[in-house]
Order: sequence, then C-alpha cells, then structure tokens
Amino acid sequence: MKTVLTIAGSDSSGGAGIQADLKTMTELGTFGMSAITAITAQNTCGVNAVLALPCDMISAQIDAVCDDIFPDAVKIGMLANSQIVECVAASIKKNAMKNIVLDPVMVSTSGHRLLDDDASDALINVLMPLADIITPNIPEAECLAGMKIASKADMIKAAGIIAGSFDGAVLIKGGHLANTGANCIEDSTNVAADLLYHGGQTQWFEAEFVDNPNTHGTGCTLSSAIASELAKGADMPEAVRKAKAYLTGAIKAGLNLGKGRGPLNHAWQNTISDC
Ligand SMILES: Nc1ncnc2c1ncn2[C@@H]1O[C@H](COP(=O)(O)OP(=O)(O)O)[C@@H](O)[C@H]1O
Ligand SMILES: Cc1ncc(COP(=O)(O)OP(=O)(O)O)c(N)n1
Repeated sequence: MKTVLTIAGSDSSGGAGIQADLKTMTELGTFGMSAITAITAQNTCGVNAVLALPCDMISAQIDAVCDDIFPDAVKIGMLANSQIVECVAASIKKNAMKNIVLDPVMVSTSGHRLLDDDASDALINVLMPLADIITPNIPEAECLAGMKIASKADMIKAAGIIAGSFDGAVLIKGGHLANTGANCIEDSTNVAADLLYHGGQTQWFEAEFVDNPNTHGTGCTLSSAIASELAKGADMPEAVRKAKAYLTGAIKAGLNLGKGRGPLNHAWQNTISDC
C-alpha cells in the first residue's frame, strides 16, 4: 500500500486539517500518517483558539515516520508561524522526502489567521522551493503573487508570477471566485474552476459549482487527495483531475452537520455503491 504523510494542524471538529487529510487518504486507498504542527479548537462556526506545537516535537514526529514507514508523498497544511515553516523545511530536506504538496494555509474561511503575518517570507523563500506543487486559494495566491485576482485572466497572470519563483507546479483554486460571475463559462453555468500551471503550460480543471454551504475543509481535502494520487503514481495533471473529482463528489454528497459551514461527506463513494 502507498503511504502519505500529512504535516498540518488538528481541527477538533474533524472537517479540515489533519482529520480531513487522513479521511481523504483512507478513502483514496492510501495509508495516512500525521505530524501535527498545531492544535486548533474549532468547529463549523469558526476557530476559537490555536496552540502551535514546539518545533522539536514536530521534527520528532516527521523523523519517527520517515525512519520507519517512509512516505510516498507528503501534504503540508497549516504551519502557524515562521519557526515551524523553517523546521518543517529542514525535516523535508534531511529526510529527502518526495512528492511534496504544499497547501499554503494562511487564513481560515471563517477569518482566523492560521499563519502569522510575518511567516510569508519563510514560506515563499524556504519551503516553497521544496514543493512539487503548491495549492493556494485566491486570497493566498494574491499574497504570493502580490496582485489582486478578480477574473480567470488574473488567475493565469498570478500563476505565472508564482511559478516564476520556484520549480514546481501551481494550482490556483478558484472556489472564492465561483458564483461571483468572474469565472462563468459561455453557457452561463457557474463552475468551480482551478488553474494548474505546470511545466510552462496552463490547464483548467472545471467542475460543477455545487450549491451547498457545507464546504469546510475543501482546500485540505483537495491537497491531500493530490498527494494520495501522486503517491499512487499519477502524474501531476492526472493527480489534480482525480483529486478534484473526489472533492466534488464529497461536496455533492452533502452532509448537514453543525450550526455553521459544515464538513464534506468523505465516504461518498461507499454511500453511492450502497444505494
Ligand atoms: N461549492 C463548491 N462546489 C464545487 N467545488 C467547490 C465549491 N467550493 C469550493 N470548491 C472547490 O474546492 C476546492 C478548494 O476551494 P477554495 O475555496 O478555492 O479553497 P480553500 O478551501 O483553500 O479556501 C477548489 O477545487 C474549488 O474549486
Ligand atoms: C487546522 C486547519 N487547517 C486548515 C484549515 C483551512 O481549511 P481549508 O480546507 O483550507 O479551508 P476552510 O475550511 O477554512 O475553507 C483549517 N480551517 N484548520
């Protein structure tokens, strides 16, 4: 069985972070392992508290995994502060890890900062160069590219700027532009359109925009699904295509848990075959 390590924060409500990653990895037939960077007290309504873990404990988790069950791919999510960014980068180099998917988590959709303001430089200069793909959402891509993004043309421009600063691929997720009219296609159906910039080429990955408010953890799910598909041997465009299909199914299958923006239905493939 192929193995995937998630280096990310814990979400007590189980919708995002480590919990979403492990559910995704299991559903996609890989063996998920974790190195927890921070503990959040959060639910479907928002993030109430964050505790960043000490760097030596984070490195120790990564080393323990790599010394025993070396991961075929790695997903990196919430890193909380610049010290953690640096120590995760050092652990990745030390253990010569491969198939690195970096989700540059900065602010939760509920508006809570999950990465210190002053940690962006370390993320860009120290960690990004080690990644095979980074998966920013629109606000994160705006920060990384230093420009506003209000259209698909802006997404293409920003992806080129971000890709210019490292060797890996860039997937700009368009969820924050969907339903704003900015990415409507000709038949006026609204789509959730993500842009992959890979090897100098751009490619759109479009899926139905599901009218479901329960989208907590979409970014975590997509990045851990890409890592799972890379671990199983897919090339980058194929990994993105399969990951997006899994994610869209999990949004469509619709759970209705909690009082706010609820989690995805990770077990949707089993639910469908049970019917
Ligand atoms: N309502 C939706 N229906 C279908 N896909 C969605 C929906 N909302 C988000 N997505 C998709 O989920 C993924 C992550 O979404 P996005 O909101 O852009 O990032 P993040 O969760 O990191 O803020 C992207 O592939 C995006 O296109
Ligand atoms: C612990 C933790 N990590 C990441 C996130 C952000 O989740 P994401 O899937 O990017 O998006 P939202 O759920 O915030 O839309 C988180 N909330 N908690």
